[in-house]
Amino acid sequence: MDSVHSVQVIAVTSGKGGVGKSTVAVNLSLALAKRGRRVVLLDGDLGLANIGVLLGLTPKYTLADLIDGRCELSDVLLLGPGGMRIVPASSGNKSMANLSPAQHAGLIQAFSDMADSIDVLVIDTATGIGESVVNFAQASQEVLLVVCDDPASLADTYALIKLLSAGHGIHRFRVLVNMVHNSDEGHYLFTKLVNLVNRFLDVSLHYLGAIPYDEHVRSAGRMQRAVCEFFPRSKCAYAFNVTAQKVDAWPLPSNPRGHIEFFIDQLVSHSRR
Ligand SMILES: Nc1ncnc2c1ncn2[C@@H]1O[C@H](COP(=O)(O)OP(=O)(O)OP(=O)(O)O)[C@@H](O)[C@H]1O
Repeated sequence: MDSVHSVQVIAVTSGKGGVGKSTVAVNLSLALAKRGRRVVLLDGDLGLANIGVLLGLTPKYTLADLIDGRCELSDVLLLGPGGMRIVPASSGNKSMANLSPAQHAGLIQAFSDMADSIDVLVIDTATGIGESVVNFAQASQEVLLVVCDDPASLADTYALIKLLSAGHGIHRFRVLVNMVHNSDEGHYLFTKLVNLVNRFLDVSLHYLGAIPYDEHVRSAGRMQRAVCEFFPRSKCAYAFNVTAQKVDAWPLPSNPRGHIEFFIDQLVSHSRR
């Protein structure tokens, strides 16, 4: 473990599909990049190649090619808007469970070599309570839950929190409410979630904020662009900038948990269990 540079690792996840998890991962990354952070966005949505589609990028290589030694990390990285870099992981981290010691070491070394050029690693995980979501959440410093005003979203978020806390020792979560129609809705929904969770689970939830429902997100999506890039003056882009400002103020871990090698190491070992 060579690097001493701390990297903020944020797993963006959600209990239910369609709540805007990938939209949040992409636009939060872009808003952080615009603030001068060196951001890498890892597409952890197994098999879907979500980020590439959202941003109209066609990856030549994925993380699987790196693991199998077919390319270098620099070949895998795609340059996205605002200078952020993207790691497409379309064939999934399933193969991480079966890495040989040499592949394991090679992966850590590959990320370690570029650790000094990353400030924030954002992971767009899969949706729900799958194994890969648990692995990414366990290896990250921050778990950001995206929820929206839909009973199924709240119920599935509760199930995810229960799984991650009771089964995997994660007790702190950040919550971002997406697609709100007024400024009170975010707080209202967050309070609802807190009331639900506090009755049965020993966790702390922290309100990060709310992103308004905004047709610009869909218009940008149809053009395979991020709303913060294509409509930088939209209310949604404004909300992402405010959110990024708050994320920027989160404390950086100074212990080994803050090192990128630690993240990869944790990811690989959790995947093996
Ligand atoms: N704030 C918003 N306002 C309006 N539309 C939004 C907003 N956020 C996301 N959307 C739209 O909702 C849809 C689902 O978004 P997205 O693909 O980001 O969700 P997801 O949770 O990642 O879904 P999945 O789990 O299926 O990958 C997309 O059409 C997207 O454009």
